[in-house]
Amino acid sequence: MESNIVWHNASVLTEDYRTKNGHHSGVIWLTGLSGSGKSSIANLVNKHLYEKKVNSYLLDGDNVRHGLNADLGFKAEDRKENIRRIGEVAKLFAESGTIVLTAFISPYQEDRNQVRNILEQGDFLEVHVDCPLSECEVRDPKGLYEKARSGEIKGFTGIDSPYEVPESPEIVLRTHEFSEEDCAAQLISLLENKGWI
Ligand SMILES: Nc1ncnc2c1ncn2[C@@H]1O[C@H](COP(=O)(O)OS(=O)(=O)O)[C@@H](OP(=O)(O)O)[C@H]1O
Ligand SMILES: Nc1ncnc2c1ncn2[C@@H]1O[C@H](COP(=O)(O)OP(=O)(O)O)[C@@H](O)[C@H]1O
Repeated sequence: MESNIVWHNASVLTEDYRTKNGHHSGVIWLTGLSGSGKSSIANLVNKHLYEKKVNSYLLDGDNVRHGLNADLGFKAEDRKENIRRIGEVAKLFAESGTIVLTAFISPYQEDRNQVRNILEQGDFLEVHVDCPLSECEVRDPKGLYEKARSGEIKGFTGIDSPYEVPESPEIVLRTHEFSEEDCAAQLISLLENKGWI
């Protein structure tokens, strides 16, 4: 696309924000089936970071699909655009020195890779929130699997729309084997081991 946009060199750099904040910044990308536990874990980790005075923020369906992406549905191309926009927003947060958590199904590996590729190497952590479909269906926190099984909702992830299991995530959280608190602690340990906090 032709463009007459001129980029300005920033006078405050990402490294300056990081130095001021005293911690690294980047994107913690949780991906998994509906009901796998993305929101629950992301909220616990975000609370922990907040209490440690780390600059963090959580992007999830509540603040994105009702606002920025209110025009998008659940067809493959809509999901792709959903993830692309969220990736761009997450990148801005990371550049501002924030650790941003995202909690979206993000079912396609290509779309997740695209977000990884717009970030600096090492600034994107793919977190597979892993839970068998059968267990997600038992949990059914929003009653959506029941509607998907009865045909009331079409194209539901895991039922009649695909979920591509992450090929090489930085971490896998097995939410049918460990508690929410244990899974959050596993993710926090990863942040510590990587020197993010
Ligand atoms: N067809 C279909 N498939 C999957 N999910 C559906 C669908 N329709 C509505 N919902 C509800 O929307 C939540 C998923 O939105 P996401 O933005 O995370 O989806 S995606 O990343 O664009 O695939 C998902 O919530 P989570 O439970 O937070 O994952 C559902 O509550
Ligand atoms: N280890 C676990 N991690 C996360 N959630 C869990 C775990 N075990 C049980 N749950 C329950 O599973 C449900 C997951 O819902 P939610 O966090 O909204 O998932 P998602 O955001 O992936 O749709 C919650 O009711 C939560 O209490």
